[in-house]
Amino acid sequence: MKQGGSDAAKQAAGESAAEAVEDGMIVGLGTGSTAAHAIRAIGQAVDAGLDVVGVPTSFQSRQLARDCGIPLADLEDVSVDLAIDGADEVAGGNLIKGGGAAHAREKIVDASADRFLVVADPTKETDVLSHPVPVEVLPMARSTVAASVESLGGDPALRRAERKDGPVVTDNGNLVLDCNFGPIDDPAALASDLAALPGVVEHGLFVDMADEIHVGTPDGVTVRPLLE
Ligand SMILES: O=C(CO)[C@H](O)[C@H](O)COP(=O)(O)O
Repeated sequence: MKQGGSDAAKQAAGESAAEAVEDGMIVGLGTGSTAAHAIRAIGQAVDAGLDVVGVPTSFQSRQLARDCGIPLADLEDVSVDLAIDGADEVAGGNLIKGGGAAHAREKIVDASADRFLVVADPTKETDVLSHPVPVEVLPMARSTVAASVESLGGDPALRRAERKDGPVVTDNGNLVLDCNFGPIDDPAALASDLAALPGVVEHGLFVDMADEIHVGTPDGVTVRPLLE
């Protein structure tokens, strides 16, 4: 995961996107340190009287939203007006997500939203996606998916936990293969190849899904459309 961005830049991006939240909205709450700033800003607005309901994309975003006093709902009971989420890499209208292993739920919530805003610091922007693509797999499919990723030209690595022995286990009870394909010339083609592999729950390529990006710096925020 690219982690070069400053927290001030992430905060500026998160707070900028949170300003798009309007009274009465159902809001998809992304995962990661940049989305967390948006959640905190929404929580402050709720304290000040804003009436919104959040749909979290992970255990982490659920806990933070609860701590911030944001009322929550499940996706089966509401439809999302606006989602705000971070990214590990952004090139044109395409993203790589899943640095927090939350990309399966993130994709479900973000894709369901009427509008999806990406929040990022400038280190996430690039011309061509080349970050390893996180692929969530059913545990029994780890080796078969790894072999298929190699046939697609990728180099899969099981994501290991930092504070425990063994692999990262997602909120859904699955494993993550970080698959390095080098520069990705055709993200849409790779996205469909990965999605077609038996045992793949979800991958972190988000192709043409986001409407707008808020790129923060300590000195200000650039907002621009991602979907034409
Ligand atoms: O996709 C994600 C989690 O699965 C995050 O949004 C992504 O990793 C960016 O995180 P951060 O804002 O901490 O850099």
